[in-house]
Amino acid sequence: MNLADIDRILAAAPVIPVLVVNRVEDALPIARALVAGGLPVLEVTLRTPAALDAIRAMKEVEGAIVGAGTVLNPGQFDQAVEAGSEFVVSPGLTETLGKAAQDAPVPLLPGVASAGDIMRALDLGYDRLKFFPAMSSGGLPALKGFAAVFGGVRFCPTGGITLETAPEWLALDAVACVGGSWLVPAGEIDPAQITERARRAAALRH
Ligand SMILES: O=C(O)C(=O)C[C@H](O)[C@H](O)COP(=O)(O)O
Repeated sequence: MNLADIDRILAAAPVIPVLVVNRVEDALPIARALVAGGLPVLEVTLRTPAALDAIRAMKEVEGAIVGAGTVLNPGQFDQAVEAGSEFVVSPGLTETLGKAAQDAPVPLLPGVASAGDIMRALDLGYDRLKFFPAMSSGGLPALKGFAAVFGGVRFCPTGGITLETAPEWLALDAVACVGGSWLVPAGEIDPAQITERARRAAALRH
């Protein structure tokens, strides 16, 4: 794992859009609209059959840093890397996934929701972590508790965060950036609206 890589990615924007791409033809317009609005880091969840092709398509967009989300096991990790993902995000962390990703060419941002999860992540060599699902796992008070105990760890909280609540997370030193699906809601793709939402998110303090 290359820590410099994951830090560069987490520092590239205050918000990582978490994307569910249902039709591969939507991939380019979504990526262009987000990058145009100032959000270059894109997390494409492997929750749809179109996801891997969407990653391949989005990589064509200049300035985009495209990664895979909802990666659950080493097989999916390898598929994500083969599709050209520059980073991989998992909702939780297993020993098999953590070990498989240790020597991989791209960084893994594993999910944690408890102190025990964080300790297991640290044992496996990961200290850049997704706090997921952030709101229902205790929200800001929980993250403040983790930050007090795990000094060197940086988090990307995701799950239940909105444009309105993102600033209070981003104000914490332990928070590198936040993730959210609000940038591209389910339904019709409207590039102008996506760019406008991205602009507002990109303007948040980082
Ligand atoms: O699949 C994953 O790995 C996820 O990250 C799950 C959710 O898509 C995000 O947690 C976004 O959550 P919301 O912004 O609350 O919609």
